[in-house]
Amino acid sequence: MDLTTIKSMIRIKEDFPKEGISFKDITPVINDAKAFRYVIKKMCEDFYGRDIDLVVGPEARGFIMGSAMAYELGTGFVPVRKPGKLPADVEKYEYQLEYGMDALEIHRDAIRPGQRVIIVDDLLATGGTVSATAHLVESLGGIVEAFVFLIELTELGGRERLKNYDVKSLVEYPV
Ligand SMILES: O=P(O)(O)OC[C@H]1O[C@H](OP(=O)(O)OP(=O)(O)O)[C@H](O)[C@@H]1O
Ligand SMILES: Nc1ncnc2[nH]cnc12
Repeated sequence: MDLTTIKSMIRIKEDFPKEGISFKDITPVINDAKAFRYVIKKMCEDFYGRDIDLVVGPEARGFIMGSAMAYELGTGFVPVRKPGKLPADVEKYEYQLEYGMDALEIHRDAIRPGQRVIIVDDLLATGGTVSATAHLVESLGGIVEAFVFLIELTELGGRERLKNYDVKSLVEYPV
């Protein structure tokens, strides 16, 4: 297995979910046992033996990549969810979209001050989702060690938005 093969397995669907979006579908990658295992190990590569306490992943595809990475690294996993989905006491962060507002929540007891976390998602586009996730982690006193993605869309400004952090991705597309 190699990253060229992984890239060839990512399904591109033009104009989904709306006109002008070139959607990168990871389901063929996670459907294939060897490919799934390969990308998870590759995403974990820099973190074996490091002092990482938790992997944090935003809904929904961050759950898939993030929980597999947490299992591989032997850490806990923390879900970050759309409002109203988490049952206990939550911290909420509201953020601006191109059009309107969105919000994400995390359980207040999910991270203790000083814990080291990595934030994981399938794809980095504008960086809005993972910036909001980092705000939540830091508001609980967590330390963001790195952001890790399978896919990075390089022309949408995500890496620039995360410029004060360590950012790792496996395969790139312009948009
Ligand atoms: O960098 P950004 O501009 O924030 O975009 C990236 C986010 O968009 C997608 O999720 P989506 O919002 O489609 O939600 P889903 O995973 O629940 O389908 C993707 O899985 C990332 O979480
Ligand atoms: N082009 C894209 N493909 C898949 N998920 C996305 N999230 C944001 N932009 C995306």
